[in-house]
Amino acid sequence: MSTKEERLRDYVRGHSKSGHPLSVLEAFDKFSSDLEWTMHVGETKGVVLDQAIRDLQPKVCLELGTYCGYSAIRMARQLRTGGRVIGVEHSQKFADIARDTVRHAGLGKMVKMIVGSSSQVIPQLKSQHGVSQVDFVFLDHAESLYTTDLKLLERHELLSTGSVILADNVMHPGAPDFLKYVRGSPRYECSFHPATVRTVDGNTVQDGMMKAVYYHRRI
Ligand SMILES: C[S@@+](CC[C@H](N)C(=O)[O-])C[C@H]1O[C@@H](n2cnc3c(N)ncnc32)[C@H](O)[C@@H]1O
Repeated sequence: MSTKEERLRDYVRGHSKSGHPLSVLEAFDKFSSDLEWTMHVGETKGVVLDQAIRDLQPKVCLELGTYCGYSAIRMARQLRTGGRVIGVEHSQKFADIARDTVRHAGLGKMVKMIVGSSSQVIPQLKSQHGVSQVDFVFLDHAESLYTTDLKLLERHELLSTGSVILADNVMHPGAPDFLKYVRGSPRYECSFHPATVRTVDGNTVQDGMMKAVYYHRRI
């Protein structure tokens, strides 16, 4: 018996054009809307992610929570030459599927997957993965870890002035501690992007993404 994510991978392979990221994203969205709900960021909030990437043109994007590769593909397809996405995913099975879908989209050279738990991987980014700074961080793993992991990124001096943090699901399921932290810190300039989303039960709920721009010298 296959898992939902294996079925998603097979569907995406069979219903998209190899080397064509947009068709891969569309196949993900169609699987989730027509067949089985999946937890990727989706088109509505994906547009907010696209805009943030287009505005910043980051060299290094860090994604915490890559699942099956949808948002990694969304980011990588817009990067300029030399740009890359580092995806951190604690499930080996999801990380393998993400590698597969990213390769299928033709973006394998731009996305590096690290399998591990965010709070363990972040302190190793410099020493073990050659990442000295991150320009863009997509927080999409566990809302309860958003603040801890952001503080880890600060402590390990991985952020610099102008680095952008985009956090998903800040209203649903919700990340109140994270919102309080970034809104209350002089180091961050925040903007909220509301969005309605479809839940696993088929309900429509109000959610949103928080964009926080980091300023190193303000404290
Ligand atoms: C909402 S999904 C990510 C969706 C993905 N960003 C997308 O839009 O295609 C959350 C993912 O985070 C992973 N995850 C949860 N906690 C994590 C942690 N502490 N470290 C790394 N990955 C984690 C889960 O296994 C899951 O695949």
